[in-house]
Amino acid sequence: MDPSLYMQYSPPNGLPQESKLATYMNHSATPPARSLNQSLNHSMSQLSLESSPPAIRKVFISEFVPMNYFALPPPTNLLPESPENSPPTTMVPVPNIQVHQENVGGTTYFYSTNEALNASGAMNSSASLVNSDSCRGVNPGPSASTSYAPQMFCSTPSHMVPGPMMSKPGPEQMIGAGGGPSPSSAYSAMYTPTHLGPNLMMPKPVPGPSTSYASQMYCATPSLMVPGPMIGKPGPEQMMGAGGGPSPSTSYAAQMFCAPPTHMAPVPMFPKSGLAETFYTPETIRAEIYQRDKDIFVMPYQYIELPEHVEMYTELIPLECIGPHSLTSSYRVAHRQTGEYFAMRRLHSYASIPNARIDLWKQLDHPNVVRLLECFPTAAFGDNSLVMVYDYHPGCETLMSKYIRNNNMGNSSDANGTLHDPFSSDPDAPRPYTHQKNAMLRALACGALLPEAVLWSFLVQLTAALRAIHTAGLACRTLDPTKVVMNGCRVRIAWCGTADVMDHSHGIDIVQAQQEDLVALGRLALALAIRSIHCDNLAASMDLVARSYSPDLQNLIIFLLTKSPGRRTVTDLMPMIGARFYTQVEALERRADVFEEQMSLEMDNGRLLRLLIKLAVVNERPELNMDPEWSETGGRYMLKLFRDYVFHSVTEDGRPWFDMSHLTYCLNHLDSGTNTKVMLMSRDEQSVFVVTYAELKHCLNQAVEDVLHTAVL
Ligand SMILES: Nc1ncnc2c1ncn2[C@@H]1O[C@H](COP(=O)(O)OP(=O)(O)OP(=O)(O)O)[C@@H](O)[C@H]1O
Repeated sequence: MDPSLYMQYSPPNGLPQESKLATYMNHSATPPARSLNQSLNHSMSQLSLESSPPAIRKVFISEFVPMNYFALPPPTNLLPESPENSPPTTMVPVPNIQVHQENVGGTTYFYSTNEALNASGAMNSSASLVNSDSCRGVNPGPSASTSYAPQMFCSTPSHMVPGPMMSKPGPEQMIGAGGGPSPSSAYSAMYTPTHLGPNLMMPKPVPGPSTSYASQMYCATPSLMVPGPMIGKPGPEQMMGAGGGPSPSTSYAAQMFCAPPTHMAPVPMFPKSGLAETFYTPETIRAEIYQRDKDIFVMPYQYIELPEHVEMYTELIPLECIGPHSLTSSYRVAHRQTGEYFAMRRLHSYASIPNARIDLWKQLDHPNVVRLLECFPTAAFGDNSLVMVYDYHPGCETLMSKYIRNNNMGNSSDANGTLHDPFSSDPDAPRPYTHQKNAMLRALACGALLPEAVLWSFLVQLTAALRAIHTAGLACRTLDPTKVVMNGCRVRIAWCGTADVMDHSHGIDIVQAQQEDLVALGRLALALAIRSIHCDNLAASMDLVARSYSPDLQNLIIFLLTKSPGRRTVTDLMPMIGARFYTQVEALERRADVFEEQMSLEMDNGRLLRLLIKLAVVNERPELNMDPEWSETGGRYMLKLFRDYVFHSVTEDGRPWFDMSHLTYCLNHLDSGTNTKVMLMSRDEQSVFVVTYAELKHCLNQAVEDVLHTAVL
């Protein structure tokens, strides 16, 4: 590396030969064989990392340009909203400092001619914080440490005095939420320069729901740490590569990534308020995602009564909460080669050969239909079962269990969710209508009914599914609340094709079956509206619907339930759905917007994670190529000091100083390789280096390249 890249400060009486700086200088004597860009590109391609996006805009947003920094002109293109653009009134003007500059053998040395400041500008330790006065360029008071150029002092990045708490999250939020600020976000822009006093030091995180939430996430449940089967164990490049997120096939990585889902139950998800909310994944999205993770990352458990493998599938976990019955059972299974999860439906003792309609089901791919992947007979269960394999959608619940069985309105189900026979001869059994009506009226009174918009959303999605099924020449034939699953806002018809497999008569009347699908949809809509499956007394049930829902919904339900001699199609429903269809489309688009926004935030987090991994790989590596001094020399030494500067800062009284603004500011600048300068001090406090982030980035990439060169990949 070209030593002239660094602007160094050296004590006037020369470098002590034993100092780290001298070691560094010796190691840095040879110029790099390649240009910075070449090396960078090369090392990045070696790493198979997703290139960090050019962060020009980010730099402009977040870059803090000190008032008096080696006479660099302030950038003219700061965005108007950048707080750096408008110096606050509290900012104290920095004294005009005389700088003497000298180039010796390609190294530029800077000396301050301002004796007063020279004598007093001091730090307590290599990574100590300057106090607010020093940040303002005011005499920071006497110190035993070496003096150094006040302009360096003034150039001490503004993070030394943190901005108001409002503008940045507490550490627990940062660590726990996973939703870090984007370098281009207001967060980095809000990074407040030197004008804020020490009294605005970051307050201690207030213990609360977010704290416990974060700590639970942080301390991964040990059981989750135990790597699963090594199916799909990611290589290093996968781990460090783009996205870096868990995937079903990377169970190993996923367990490391996965926060223990246990926190979801006991800790209520209080939304963060104010600005913090804008930096993090909204609680609803997080809850939804963790719910799915909880489902995915449940530790495989070998059920002794279940076979270890069913053809290419393993890790069978029963899906039914009530317990399998004699006809069918369902499992979550993992593919033995890819590690991907699937939902398996076993039809007990069915040796029938799948008919042609099953092939049609396999071709059906619709967002509201759970896709059938394959269907085969097997003896793995000790009988002649027929097995149907579907896409697995984590965190699914049936409409039955979500909205009907758990309606808390005195429905005719017991604690186990078993539905009572409404026509039971037991005199104590609930009477179908009177009981239902009373329950419904109670629900009306306490607002336990589903909002109409939710019902329309279900209807739009299910009619879309039926439309696709009927267009494919098929009929669903199992449309009821126990066969419609839901996760997030999405409903899907599950276990499609099972009726076709179980039906031995090959000559079913498809048109008739499709008409029955429409009736089944009407019954499902009515059941959801009154939150009960006991709706045989149509007049009474519709009377209840009329009390709470619009005439449009009533008309649609009546249309669906009324059998007509003519053939009706799903398209006939469109005029009744009308503009509500657009409402649904708009809601989905809004949701997609939120996810895209969150994804961009998480991409930035991934970017910073990759950077941290690189730093960690290099920093204090005990040896490389039998060289125990490797990490203590050359650019690696700079990186070590940089690591101290970023992560090990302490306050004047020696307490750790933890400021997420500082961390993200530095990492973003490092990732962008900006020309912003940073002052690093050796641990013995004898040497001070002023380097640009571009140089540090170059050092980092070169060091990682060195490691990768000899690494076993
Ligand atoms: N494709 C899928 N992905 C993930 N989970 C699913 C999928 N399909 C169904 N499930 C879940 O599997 C569980 C069991 O479904 P299943 O239909 O077997 O339940 P059931 O009420 O016992 O029905 P049955 O009495 O017909 O067996 C349900 O909680 C459902 O949410």
